[in-house]
Amino acid sequence: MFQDTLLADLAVELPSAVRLQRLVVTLREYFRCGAVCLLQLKGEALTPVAVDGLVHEALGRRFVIAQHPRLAAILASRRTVSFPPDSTLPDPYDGLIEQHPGEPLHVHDCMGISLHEAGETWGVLTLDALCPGVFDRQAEDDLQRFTLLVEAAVRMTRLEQDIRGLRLVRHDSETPRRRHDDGEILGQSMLIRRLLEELDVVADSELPVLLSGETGVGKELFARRLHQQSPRAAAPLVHVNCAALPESLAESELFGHVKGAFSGADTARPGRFEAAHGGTLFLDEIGELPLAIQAKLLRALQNGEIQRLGEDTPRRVDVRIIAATNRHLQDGVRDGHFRADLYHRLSVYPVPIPPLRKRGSDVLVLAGHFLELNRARLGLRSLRLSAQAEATLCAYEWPGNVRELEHVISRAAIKALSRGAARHEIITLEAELLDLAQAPLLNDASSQGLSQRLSQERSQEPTQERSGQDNAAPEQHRMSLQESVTQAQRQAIALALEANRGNWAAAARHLNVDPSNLHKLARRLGVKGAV
Ligand SMILES: Nc1ncnc2c1ncn2[C@@H]1O[C@H](COP(=O)(O)OP(=O)(O)OP(=O)(O)O)[C@@H](O)[C@H]1O
Repeated sequence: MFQDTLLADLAVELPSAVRLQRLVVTLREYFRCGAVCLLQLKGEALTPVAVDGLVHEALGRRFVIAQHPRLAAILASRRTVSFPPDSTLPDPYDGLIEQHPGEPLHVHDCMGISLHEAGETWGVLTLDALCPGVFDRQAEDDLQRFTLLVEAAVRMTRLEQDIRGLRLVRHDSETPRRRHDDGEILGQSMLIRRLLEELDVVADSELPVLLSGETGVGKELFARRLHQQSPRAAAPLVHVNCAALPESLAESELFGHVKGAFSGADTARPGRFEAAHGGTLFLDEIGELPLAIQAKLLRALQNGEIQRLGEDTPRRVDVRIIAATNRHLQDGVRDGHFRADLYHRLSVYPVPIPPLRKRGSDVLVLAGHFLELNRARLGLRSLRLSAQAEATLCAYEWPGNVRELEHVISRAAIKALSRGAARHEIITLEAELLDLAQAPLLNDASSQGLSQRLSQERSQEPTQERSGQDNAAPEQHRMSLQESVTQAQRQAIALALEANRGNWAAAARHLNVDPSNLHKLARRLGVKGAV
């Protein structure tokens, strides 16, 4: 039955994320265990690519092998590696099991196996059972046998990706480009997946790209990705922050100068355009560029030539431009701060980057990433979010986007330590540590409710995002502190009930509250009977 399902899946065309997700769900059913995780080796770390039975934010974690001896042991062997219930090696999923979030994985069975593809180590598959004795000799042998099918599914997804890569470079004889992973863009939402696909197509062209979006949405990260996926990847990517260029120095910074061009110009110096020759020039905060420099930039773009300050002969440069802005450049054009001709030249391919509040549960995936970074940086055993903290993160408006989330998690981790949390215990960040209670939250209509959003995304059904309504500006209103707390409480309860299939006692355990208090609170909030 199990092999039949896997073999049937191998025969049909499926998006890779769906293929691998179905694989882990099928494995979890077969082995009747608490969690299954498929992790891909990327550099020094293992990246979860499909999980079943772990909390959602686990997808954003990156497990550095040197910090996780169980994963290192699995990687080092070609056979099933089992860890007995009394193993003293720390478990990478401590506190991340969906059925018992925040609880240490004390007595449990764990096994895993390394996976190989095209003669190289591809990653690992791990299985955790919450009771000891589930993984017997037979289970170990089964896992060993099934590895061939798992590796075949992995190979299918690799082939599908390669075919996509070949389509992108079909006009020349290059082999598919190597994907770099520094500055990985995290996110599972349809909005981000579609955006990345679009970026990979436009990366291949020579078109100038204008990235726009609120502060902290990741414009620099997207610019780097565009460059890395472009035929210019081996040449430099030169970053210029236009807001930090004083008008008096902007021209020589961009175009260079000859010796003696101005007082202090003791030697000739090439500018950023020449430094980016053959590669990409990333003009960040382009809206801040002084008008006088805009005219010179326009000439450089029109003619493909620049002139060093103090030099008569122009120099040819071969540079692709990516510009970024967190303002509406058209407003600048309207009020005379930005040249219309330059705007049209830069915005040949405009790419709006969605704010974090429109990316559904990506906020949890990103939170997982920042939790793991802080866990490693602070030398902690495990760092995770309480259910209420998750709900609070999902309900918050994020005016500072991903950068703000990064800071919120780092601050909360340090606060937890300063309040006496022990490094060797599982540290659960509660909602109040996130310091968001007084900040604006999305209202119910636009945040949809966390549990509804999570289940929409999991079921792969058309979401609001896909239906295109995401472009409408979310309706927001300022909530009082009391309203914000009430909303976060409602969402936490709904989430806990969903995670525990409507079982109130289990939901109370999940939320770490007394069951009778949970009933009372739910009645007061009007949740009881409504969910
Ligand atoms: N999807 C993402 N995955 C992982 N990290 C992200 C993502 N988006 C943003 N970040 C991180 O968030 C931080 C802010 O991103 P970045 O500096 O690229 O934003 P920005 O849009 O350029 O902001 P600004 O307009 O203020 O310059 C960085 O640390 C970046 O690595």
